[in-house]
Amino acid sequence: MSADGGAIRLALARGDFALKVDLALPPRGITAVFGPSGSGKTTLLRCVAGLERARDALVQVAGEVWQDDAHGVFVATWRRPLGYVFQEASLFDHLDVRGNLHYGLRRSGGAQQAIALDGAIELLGIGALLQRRTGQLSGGERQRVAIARALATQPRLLLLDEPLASLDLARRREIVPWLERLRDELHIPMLYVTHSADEVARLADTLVVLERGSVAACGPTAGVLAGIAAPVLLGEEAGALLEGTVGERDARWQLARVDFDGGGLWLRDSGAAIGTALRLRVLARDVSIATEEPRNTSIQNLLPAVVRAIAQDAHPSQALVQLACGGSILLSRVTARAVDALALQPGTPVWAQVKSVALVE
Ligand SMILES: Nc1ncnc2c1ncn2[C@@H]1O[C@H](COP(=O)(O)OP(=O)(O)OP(=O)(O)O)[C@@H](O)[C@H]1O
Repeated sequence: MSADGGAIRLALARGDFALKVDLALPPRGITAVFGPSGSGKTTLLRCVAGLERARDALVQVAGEVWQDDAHGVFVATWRRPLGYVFQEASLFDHLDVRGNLHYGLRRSGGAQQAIALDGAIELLGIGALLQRRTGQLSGGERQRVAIARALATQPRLLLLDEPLASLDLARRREIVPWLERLRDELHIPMLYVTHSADEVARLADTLVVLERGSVAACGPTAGVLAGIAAPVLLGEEAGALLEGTVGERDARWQLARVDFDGGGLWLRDSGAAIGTALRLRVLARDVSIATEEPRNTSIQNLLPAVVRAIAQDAHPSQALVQLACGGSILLSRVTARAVDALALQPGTPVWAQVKSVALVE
């Protein structure tokens, strides 16, 4: 992570809850803040915005200091160039979409502001909605308007607090490609709070896992997901994220093989052409381990691997095994008894049997 985007160092005590984080913010891309309910995700965002007063804080974004308690600096929220998008888009119902976008912009904003507004309308694809009353928008459209409104103010940082949580699955599917577009085209960092491992896998460049107010893991998403400390927190969602390309399509059985650094995995053919880059998720619970090459098995995906590390899972009967498979990492959840019976230890060569692979979409 580069320090160019900024730095966030915060401490806050509230009853029996304490937040203590020290993060470098990458200059662009989505940093997902993931963690169980009550772990402090919203509090972290509110402190960055200055809506809550952390102590011993240093909040620095794009070269500007917003808070530095060591030097008595605290910039008020309204003077911090940030956009904040909440779970429910708080639009004004008495204004149309255009009125909502203009609300809060300076009358004397000039050409730069007009360019930012036009850019936000284009980026979120809401040009056709400008005359609509907000009551005539779907939940997904409301969120796109809320994000565009935040971007029109030319923020140096975008804070998104569970922006998809109040939407049903169909609306979430509709808005995710727009979020991917923000991730790929915006040149500012975004802090994105979510409960959803799917959103993390799909959207996040960087992942921060919070647990009881502290950073349990932090780094590039695939690396954090492949660690064996954070998966305990990710529970049933623990699994690896693999980057690969479609290498072969089997028309007869409607399967496609995605090649990654470590082998190939067959999955349902989604129609993607050979050579298409894809992200795959392989959940730890869908990977089992054999110490000899399995024969006559229904499992189609067998990969040679080497045990890298073993950790006890949340329940003592379960273990998480980290497997090196070429240059990639897979996770496997097995019973602690199986680890003992197979005498697994770091360095043991094994076969990973992958029962199910999901395309990240
Ligand atoms: N206004 C408040 N006054 C007192 N305690 C609060 C307040 N808001 C949150 N808390 C407490 O602070 C802790 C962190 O809450 P926070 O809302 O930041 O967690 P979160 O990870 O965002 O949770 P969720 O995923 O449920 O939104 C929790 O213990 C919560 O009960």
